[in-house]
Amino acid sequence: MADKREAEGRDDGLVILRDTVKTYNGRNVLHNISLKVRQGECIALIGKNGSGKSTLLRLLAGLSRPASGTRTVPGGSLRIGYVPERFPPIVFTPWEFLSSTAAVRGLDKHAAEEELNVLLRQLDMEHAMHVKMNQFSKGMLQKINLIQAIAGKPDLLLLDEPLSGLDVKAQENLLHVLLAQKRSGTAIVMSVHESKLIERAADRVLLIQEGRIVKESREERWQPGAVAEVSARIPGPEALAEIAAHPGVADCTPDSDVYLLQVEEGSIDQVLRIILDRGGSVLSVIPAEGIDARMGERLQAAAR
Ligand SMILES: Nc1ncnc2c1ncn2[C@@H]1O[C@H](COP(=O)(O)OP(=O)(O)OP(=O)(O)O)[C@@H](O)[C@H]1O
Repeated sequence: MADKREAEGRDDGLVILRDTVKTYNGRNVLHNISLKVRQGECIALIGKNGSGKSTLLRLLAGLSRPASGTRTVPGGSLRIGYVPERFPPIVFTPWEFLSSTAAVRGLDKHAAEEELNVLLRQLDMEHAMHVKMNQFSKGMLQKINLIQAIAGKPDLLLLDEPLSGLDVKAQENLLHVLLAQKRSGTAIVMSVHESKLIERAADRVLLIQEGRIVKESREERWQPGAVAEVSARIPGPEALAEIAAHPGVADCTPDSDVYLLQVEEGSIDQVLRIILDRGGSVLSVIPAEGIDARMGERLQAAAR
């Protein structure tokens, strides 16, 4: 699809790096990197420590300037959410910090507060929203780091090791949040070490070695958050609303007296449980085919 748009000259991308070189203390740490990030795609950057992933994210964010080459934003402006690798334990509460960053970004106060409440709930941080962040653990700080970037539905999310410090449940919750962002058109570029996130979210994986993109994988069958089709009877509008709003449900279409749900692989158990708990019945589950999970593992092995 993206290639067809490109052939027709309609695909300018959100942000484009051309032959960019980044230098620190006279040493090239990125060499002639060219990369186009398109709307709604998710790119995973993998590679050893020190290979240049964070530097590349900072260049894409426009936080650092290349020594040579160009960074262009064809649309003129871009709303960017950036999650740095480390987030300082500041003395504000999450609510004070997040509502003021939303105000600085010019987000509508009421809509921003509603969205922040949802994100705090999704990442299980509601209980700590009025606690000063200098008392937070690494994982708690990371969740606030993520929420500040995601709030306001940016065009481009740049995530530096987003799963860092998160427990298993928080990782799963974050994955759902990211897939929902992606479905709404947000592009994501993330540096990752965990194959789970790559397999379930990434459309492209770039292997970085010593400041160069040395390998790129792209596989049509390797769909983001590959979906399974669930056919179910759902009793009543309340149950329907709850199921349709589940972050793992990509689509919910009526088909005579049943509903066809497109459900992310990782959410199937949860969604089926909700349907049954609400008195509904499941008629069939057709699994997604051909997630090439081994591709992520192969590239991870190459990165080591
Ligand atoms: N501010 C800086 N000053 C000098 N050198 C830097 C600076 N930032 C990064 N570097 C160097 O640039 C290279 C790439 O670093 P970068 O942080 O981008 O790697 P990375 O792939 O993100 O590593 P990690 O997986 O450990 O986060 C490294 O050699 C690093 O030492």
